[in-house]
Amino acid sequence: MLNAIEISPKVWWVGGLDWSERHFHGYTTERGITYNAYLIMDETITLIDTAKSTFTDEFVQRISQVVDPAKIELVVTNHVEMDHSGSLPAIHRLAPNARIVASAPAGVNEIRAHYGIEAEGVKTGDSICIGERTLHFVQTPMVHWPDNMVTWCPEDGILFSNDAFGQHFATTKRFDDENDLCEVYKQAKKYYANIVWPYGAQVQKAMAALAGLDIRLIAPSHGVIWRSHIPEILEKYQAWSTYQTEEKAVVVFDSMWHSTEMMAREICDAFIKEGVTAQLIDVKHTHISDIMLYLCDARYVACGSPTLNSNMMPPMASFLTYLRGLSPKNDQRIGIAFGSYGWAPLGPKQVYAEMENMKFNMACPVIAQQWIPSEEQLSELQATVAKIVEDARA
Ligand SMILES: Cc1cc2nc3c(=O)[nH]c(=O)nc-3n(C[C@H](O)[C@H](O)[C@H](O)COP(=O)(O)O)c2cc1C
Repeated sequence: MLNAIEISPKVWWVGGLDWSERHFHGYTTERGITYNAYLIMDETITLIDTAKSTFTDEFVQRISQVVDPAKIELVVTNHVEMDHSGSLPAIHRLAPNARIVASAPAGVNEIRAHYGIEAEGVKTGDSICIGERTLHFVQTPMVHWPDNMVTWCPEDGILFSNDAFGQHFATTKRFDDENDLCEVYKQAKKYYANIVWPYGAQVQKAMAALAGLDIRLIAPSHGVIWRSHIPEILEKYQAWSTYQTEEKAVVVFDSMWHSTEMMAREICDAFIKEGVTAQLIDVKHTHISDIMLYLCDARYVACGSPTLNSNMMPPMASFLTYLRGLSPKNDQRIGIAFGSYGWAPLGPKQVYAEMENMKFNMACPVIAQQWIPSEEQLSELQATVAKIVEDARA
């Protein structure tokens, strides 16, 4: 087992390493997950967050390497979702007199609803002196639950950011600069796109509340701790939370007999020809949470489905349902809906309606192709995409 790690003098990483988890509420976690918690060995021994309940034993063992868990006097619950609070009842049993604080009122209510435990509420501006250090609380509601908050420790310059700046990444190396940085950024982006994306305005508020702090470590509740690339990850959150797009196109399709696939390939090639970075994605072979990674900063999104029994294909419907939940309601992204049909173009029309409903800026009417597209029809598709790009750049 990986031992507890001192990430800053008297501040220890404890928590759980989940090497094998591959699906986390509908999101593929190909690199596993960490449930980070932090133990501060000050006059008041303090625990920041806990771990998923299935990791209670390993989490308590890690704490025990540093201190007897019965000596914990304060538990800060930044977020009650069970991957962070599942071991709270165990800590409450081991240290029954420890104060438990959570965001007021949502965090307090959620702890009561989940565990029947009474916590103390804290709000933005509240602080608790734990000896040499004073912990300051900043509520960050809806980044991504109503109870979210972060805890700031100015003496160490540590921001205990909970889900913000996290990544699903199980690794024994606890710091950003000890890992393959491309992988860390990829997992941070996948996390943002699948969990935080709808809450840009709330992220902006949280970033404003944290502006000006001399942050030396960002210690999230998932993944690695940021120490060498703090400005970079803040910059990325700034871009993601303001929905900045890049000159990129994502072409997502499903197809039974390859007609819609031919159209998808033509659309993709047309973007490439226009100098737009393009990604072709067969929705039945790519997990929806991976598609989000490509999609969240793409300016152009083209979705195509043939008609199957008067409907779009179920994998496309699943992807669009997922996207609808995550999709911010803005019209910065340009949409194209397309697909083939035999006798009634309902599949492509449904795709168009879904995208319009999500407030995509639809660049053209639905492109519905009866049966197999001819060379001439494919050339027309090329010309349509070229015009869309030209208009977008104008
Ligand atoms: C099982 C099945 C059901 C279909 N149902 C419909 C339908 O309800 N309406 C329609 O217009 N075409 C229907 N089609 C025809 C397809 O939409 C048509 O063959 C189309 O060109 C397929 O596009 P693809 O090559 O991208 O799969 C159906 C085809 C299959 C195989």
